[in-house]
Amino acid sequence: MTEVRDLSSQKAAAAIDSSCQYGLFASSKAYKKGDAILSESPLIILKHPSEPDKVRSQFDKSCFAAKKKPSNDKDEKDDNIIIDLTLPASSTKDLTAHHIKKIKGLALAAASYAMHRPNLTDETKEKLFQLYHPSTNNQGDGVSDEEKSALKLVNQALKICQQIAAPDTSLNRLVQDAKGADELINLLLIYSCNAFEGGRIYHRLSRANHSCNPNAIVGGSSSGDDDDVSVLKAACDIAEGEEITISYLGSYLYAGYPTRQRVLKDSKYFTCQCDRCSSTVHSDLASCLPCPVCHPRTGRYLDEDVMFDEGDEGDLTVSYATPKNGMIAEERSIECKGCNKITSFNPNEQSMRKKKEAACVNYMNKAEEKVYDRLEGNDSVTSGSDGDKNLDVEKEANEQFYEMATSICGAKHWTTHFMNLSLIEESLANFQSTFMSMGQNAAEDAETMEELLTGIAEAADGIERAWMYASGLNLKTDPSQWLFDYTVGLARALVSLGDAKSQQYAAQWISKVEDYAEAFESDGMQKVVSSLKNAWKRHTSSEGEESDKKRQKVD
Ligand SMILES: C[S@@+](CC[C@H](N)C(=O)[O-])C[C@H]1O[C@@H](n2cnc3c(N)ncnc32)[C@H](O)[C@@H]1O
Repeated sequence: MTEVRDLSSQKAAAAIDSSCQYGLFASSKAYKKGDAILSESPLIILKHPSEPDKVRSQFDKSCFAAKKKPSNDKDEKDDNIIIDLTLPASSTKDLTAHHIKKIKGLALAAASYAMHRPNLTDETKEKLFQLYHPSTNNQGDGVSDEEKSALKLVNQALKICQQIAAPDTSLNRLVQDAKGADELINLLLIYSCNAFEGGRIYHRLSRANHSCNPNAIVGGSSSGDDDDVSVLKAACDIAEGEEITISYLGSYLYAGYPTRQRVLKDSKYFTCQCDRCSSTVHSDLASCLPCPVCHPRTGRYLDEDVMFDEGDEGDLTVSYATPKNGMIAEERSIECKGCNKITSFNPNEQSMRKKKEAACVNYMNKAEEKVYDRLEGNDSVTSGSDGDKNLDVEKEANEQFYEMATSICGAKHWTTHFMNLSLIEESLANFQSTFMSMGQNAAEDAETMEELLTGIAEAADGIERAWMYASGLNLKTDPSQWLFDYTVGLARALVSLGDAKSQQYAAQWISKVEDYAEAFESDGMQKVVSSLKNAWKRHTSSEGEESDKKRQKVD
């Protein structure tokens, strides 16, 4: 899967033999954490023309013809075209909702390509079609099941495009022609395996392999002036000749093995073979759970102390068990260093104790799947028609999933931290509007302020735990990559409380992400970080007194 290529040589990077599966960059020199390795603009952006009016109308006309539904909705331009796109019922009757969503995404990428195609230079096209993609003509033994499913989806998308492309549009001309259809199939496979966020495909960045312990990060340009320039930066010191890898997982980089594999199979059509996944020597630290053998659980549930405490401090001694890497969820055995026992899920276990242990492993696996489905919106939580009610239903569901994760998997398992962070995100998002709405009624304000302060304290506690969890995974990337937004959000809330003590506390939080911001965030974000850090220094006596008074009402 890897090929060592000299990044400093344009010639080497361009001289690519399209018959082999290229690996990725290996550095031709050593890099220090934060060094820029490569900056690149995309070859093409297969946009989903959701927002910008102009692109969207161009897109409608050039591909599906403008068949706008009559609407009085002034926000219609913000509708997502993926949702609007109607596929013929006959072609989707055997497909799941998930596959329909994927096929719509492919149909839109096809339409976007058809629209851009006349303006692409031969050189751009050549570079684009050199990128790795599963072969279309050899679907035999050498091809993985994931790649076969990618090809199947792409073929389904092509057939659907042939049915829905409006006459005399660029998409229709492309799909009705045999050569054009072949070109599109290859393009969609390339898109499936190589596109970054927003449908951006790069000549060189798209060749970076994935690792669940990557040594590089792709971000925007530091000035933030050019949205389309992406920069590959060293996430840690990288030795000369080392392969440069990135993560395709987003925040799921911090999830356990089965979930990471599921995301990669589903979104990028491969089984990950990185060191973190294939090593059976190391344990899956993202899935530590109190040992089902030596922890006195009641059935599948944990007692409260273990649910919410780390277990390393004070009187509470809990042995944690960790699953081995490189096993699918149902086959994972978990090992406890405390009692030296190995537990696995075996539905045929006879003894009561073994049955109980097996149930724990089984419940942990199920909890992982359920949390992933909740986070991805694939679960059965239904929303009513009333907007506020929907939010309440969502919030309640998130709270229930958080309870489930803490009580089944415990304080050191990824599911607990992910669910807690989604509750924290919601509470920080509501903070500003609630805070601003105060000032009408003193008694109500006091109550609201108390709730806000409790919310902030809970958020600080949850984010602190997530930091401990992420640091404990010992990945090469800084945990700030995952926790930056939460940490900045918390600091913002603390600063808006206005009193010097809260602002000083905000500065302590910000110091956790300061180095990361300097190395990886845009100039604009660095300014935000430094102003949050220095807010308490600017705290003038008059502003301070006022806010201190506001707080004193509840203290
Ligand atoms: C964007 S391309 C990366 C470059 C590609 N390896 C090449 O040869 O040009 C993504 C494809 O690389 C392969 N790949 C990347 N990371 C991998 C990993 N950790 N384990 C297995 N295959 C991987 C998969 O075939 C995946 O579909």
